[in-house]
Amino acid sequence: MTAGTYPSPEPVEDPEALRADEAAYRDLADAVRELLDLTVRTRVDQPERAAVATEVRALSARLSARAQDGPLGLETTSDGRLRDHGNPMVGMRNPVAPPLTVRQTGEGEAAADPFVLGAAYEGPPGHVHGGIIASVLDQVLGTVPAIVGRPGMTAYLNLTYRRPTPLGQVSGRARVAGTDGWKTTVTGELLDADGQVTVEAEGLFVVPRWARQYLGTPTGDAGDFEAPAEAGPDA
Ligand SMILES: CCCCC/C=C\C/C=C\C/C=C\C/C=C\CCCC(=O)SCCNC(=O)CCNC(=O)[C@H](O)C(C)(C)COP(=O)(O)OP(=O)(O)OC[C@H]1O[C@@H](n2cnc3c(N)ncnc32)[C@H](O)[C@@H]1OP(=O)(O)O
Repeated sequence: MTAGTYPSPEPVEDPEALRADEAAYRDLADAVRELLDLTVRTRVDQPERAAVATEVRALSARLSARAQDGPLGLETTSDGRLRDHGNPMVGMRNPVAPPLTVRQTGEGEAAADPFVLGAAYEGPPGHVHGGIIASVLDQVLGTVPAIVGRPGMTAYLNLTYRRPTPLGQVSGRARVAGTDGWKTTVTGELLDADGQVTVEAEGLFVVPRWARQYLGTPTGDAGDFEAPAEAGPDA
């Protein structure tokens, strides 16, 4: 989380070039995500694992030839979009991200398209780690205040784990439950591959004091907000 926004350190003015640049970042993260999964699941013998570790270190050295000192923050692209490529749930550039794609599904509503949580996210045997579920729901619920124009920090997130969530395909959904000035209460659920609700969530998201000057005066309840026409994963 960063206080404020920062311009992209590498502005790319040509939209085609920007798309290609982002696609290459996404491809790198996808490749490393596969590596993460296989690092957990591999059964190749010990000398082979040692050899792979040496090669992976060599690849890291190539990437470190030019790397940013700190985190990415919230960057502004040359075509005016905000992007959070380092985000561990939705970040295009982050191999730790499943990744989720969270979309606006209606007024004050969002959903995470079905996505797969594999071996790297295991908690109880064969099932998703509870802390990972919390992260997923924080992201899905947290998108809702953003799409109604009140992007906030999580003040609390209450979870009720109704049943274990099997590893594999999951999805999520969330909606505004109430608003009070700078505070938005959101409810949501995680669903398994059969569409069964496994976890219920309620969160409070508060626009921090430092951010309020950028967002205008809050109005009453959810009906008073004008939701943007579209909010994609990079919104
Ligand atoms: C323009 C940029 C805006 C930036 C917003 C930040 C992120 C949004 C960016 C993009 C959004 C897109 C997608 C979002 C997806 C996922 C979201 C993930 C979010 C996170 O992963 S985020 C990390 C974990 N999160 C924290 O690290 C929070 C630490 N914390 C604080 O930063 C402060 O604590 C804060 C900001 C919560 C409030 O602080 P503050 O100083 O701004 O305001 P204050 O304390 O006055 O509270 C104001 C009113 O909220 C009430 N209130 C506060 N806390 C409450 C609680 N727990 N229960 C019940 N009511 C509570 C008060 O009682 C008062 O109520 P009232 O106004 O009625 O008196």
